[in-house]
Amino acid sequence: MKRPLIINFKNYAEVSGDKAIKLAKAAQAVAKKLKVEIVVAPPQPALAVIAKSVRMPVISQHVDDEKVGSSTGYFLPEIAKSYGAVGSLINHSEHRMEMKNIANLVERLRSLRMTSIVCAREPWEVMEISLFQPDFIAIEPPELIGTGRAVSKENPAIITKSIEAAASRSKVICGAGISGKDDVAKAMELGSHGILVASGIIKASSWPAKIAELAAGMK
Ligand SMILES: O=C[C@H](O)COP(=O)(O)O
Repeated sequence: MKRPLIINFKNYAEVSGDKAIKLAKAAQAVAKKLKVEIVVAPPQPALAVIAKSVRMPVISQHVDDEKVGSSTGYFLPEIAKSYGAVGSLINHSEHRMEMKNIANLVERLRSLRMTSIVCAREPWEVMEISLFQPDFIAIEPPELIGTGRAVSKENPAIITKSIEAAASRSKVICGAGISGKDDVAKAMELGSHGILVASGIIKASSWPAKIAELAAGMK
């Protein structure tokens, strides 16, 4: 993964059932047409079917730092990989973890050759997390998530400060409120290595059109 546009489906009703496959296929078509690296993070129960339905990177929205074997209900990197996931988000603002679990999971994903994308709320967290050297750190101010007010415009300094805090140990991407081409372009201009987006796409009236719009901003 180099400069990904990551679409997190979260658990929005709009992507329940087969609609998740429809969204993944729309993303795949845009990725192919515009030659942009689009990555999808479907709801956990749809991960396997989506990994089988598309030829694009599919990642998990979360993994747990629990053992392979008797760990009922947890979702593990090893099992996610066996279903076709090539990486995982960790510590999303809506699914926070302890630092020690983040450290273990980054190492575990590394040893499985899976991409780790760890979310952070503040530049100081970016600094702490970067010491574990995940592939990516996604800076997301929680107050902007799902608002349609883009981090790149509302708080550009949090992106530049996070890039500085990561000190090249990890690539920094950003998300929260991204919903237009300009929001993406501004983030990339500020030095972001990619975008993490959910509602701006999921809630759009046309998925293909909105994905194409945001993908165009990556160029
Ligand atoms: O994982 C995605 C982020 O939380 C951003 O969500 P949003 O695009 O709905 O603001």
